[in-house]
Amino acid sequence: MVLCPVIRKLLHKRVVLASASPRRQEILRQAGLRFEVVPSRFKETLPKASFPTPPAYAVETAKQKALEVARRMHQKDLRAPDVVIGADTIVAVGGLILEKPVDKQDAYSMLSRLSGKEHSVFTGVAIVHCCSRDGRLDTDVSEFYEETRVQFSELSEELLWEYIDSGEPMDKAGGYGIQALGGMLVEQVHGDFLNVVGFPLNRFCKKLAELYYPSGREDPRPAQSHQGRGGRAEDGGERTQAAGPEEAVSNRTGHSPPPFPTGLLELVDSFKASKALFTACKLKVFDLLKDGAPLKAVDVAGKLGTSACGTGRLLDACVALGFLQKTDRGYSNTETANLDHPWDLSARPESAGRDGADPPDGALGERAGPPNQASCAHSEETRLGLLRAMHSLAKLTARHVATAFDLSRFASACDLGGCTGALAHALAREYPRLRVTVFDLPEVLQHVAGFQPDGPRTEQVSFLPGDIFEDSLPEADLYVVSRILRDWPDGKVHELLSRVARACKPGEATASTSLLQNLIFV
Ligand SMILES: Cc1cn([C@H]2C[C@H](O)[C@@H](COP(=O)(O)OP(=O)(O)OP(=O)(O)O)O2)c(=O)[nH]c1=O
Repeated sequence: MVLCPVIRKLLHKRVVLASASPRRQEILRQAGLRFEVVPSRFKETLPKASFPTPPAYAVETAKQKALEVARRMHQKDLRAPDVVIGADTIVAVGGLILEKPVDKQDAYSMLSRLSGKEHSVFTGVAIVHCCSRDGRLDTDVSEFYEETRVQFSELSEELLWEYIDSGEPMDKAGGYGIQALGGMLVEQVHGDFLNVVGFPLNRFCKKLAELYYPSGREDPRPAQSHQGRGGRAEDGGERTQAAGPEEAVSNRTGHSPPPFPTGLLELVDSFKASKALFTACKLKVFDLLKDGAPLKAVDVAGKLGTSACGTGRLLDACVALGFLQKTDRGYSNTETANLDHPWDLSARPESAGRDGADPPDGALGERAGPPNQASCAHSEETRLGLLRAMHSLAKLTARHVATAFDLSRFASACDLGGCTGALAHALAREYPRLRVTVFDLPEVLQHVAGFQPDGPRTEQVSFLPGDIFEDSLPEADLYVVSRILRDWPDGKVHELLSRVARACKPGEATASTSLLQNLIFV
């Protein structure tokens, strides 16, 4: 859903975000904007002293980031996108501009400067409308900035170093991330929170409204009528050329161009994106870059024994996908890549293929077909690869699943086909009085020991071998059916759910509602 009509205005344009920042991508994606990500290669080295104010520096940097991408894309295809968005976030304290720290010592000096004081976070934004004519690129830049004031608590040395050692400060202006652990350092915020995180969404929408609705009149028509009537001539000539490049293009050609097929291209490109991710996982790129200093492509290639040119391309693809970030010092992992679990995702497709078995269809690492059949067809090594992949995926979402429902009234749960117990352990962590039984095939359970976490809650989870279609289901107040129903045809799903329904305790509610209350599907 796209709430903001101005964002809707951009849906039919080819929009590029000239930023590798995962936060910016997230904010704009959640606002419903559809865009490609092409991180800017503009070096953030403008002479700060030559700018009258810190925000002037941020705006100019944002503009140069966007223009670099527009020019590069135009040069490559002789066709620039319709709109390129660039942004730059800085922290300003006592007239000093703080960008991303270069190392831990730099993060320390930034954070100790911010301790106990108020500072300003400025994000400069440039919206560059592009038009390629006769092989020439015309650009029309609109820019603005937003200020948010942030008050920090007094930070002890111990807290400072603990925070720095978490690794969070390194890719963030001022050396902190208000949206994560860094939120603990903040006493008060005056202004737009998203501006601190990297993108002032509210001002951005206002700016778009200024550009697209200069008379102050918001477009009252629903999105359908925009598309159906084929363009902006519908605006009845009320707008002048100042109404923005969209109208200018429309007037020139007499008809609006067909909508950019973003959705279709996303589908086509998603294959390439996952292929890049798998390849990087398989080569252990993220393991190599974890917790270490940034590495240049040539050094990564040297360590992996791969070609420098191909490695450079792979690393750039990972930057565009938000898994790596690139600075002058080289490539390093983003927060997403540093999550310590997802990289076994690559295990499944390769190993299944090697066995000659059909690669499981369905999403990454999910069990394809009934587990007993699938697992019989695979060798031990392949099965272990599958388990790793399933474990990795389950861990990514387990906590979110466990907290999506209030399960505190249940004393026992049974995770049917619960595999390595990733979800079971998340449930145990969230609900200290819940005992969880993982019910899965013996050949699956014989491998699970290596996947168990250490910690006090592990005794809440137990494993019971059995076949969910053949054996009696363990008694439980709650049955969890996660990521397995899609593996079977309707008849089998019906059979399994009927078995679960028979096993469910009626409880205080009627039989039908108690089934709903006692079964979660994920
Ligand atoms: C202050 C603060 C900054 N940040 C981030 C936002 C930006 O991503 C980053 C500032 O660096 P930027 O140079 O603005 O952006 P970037 O290097 O991440 O991406 P690109 O240059 O490709 O656009 O700091 C937070 O995530 N949280 C915070 O609390």
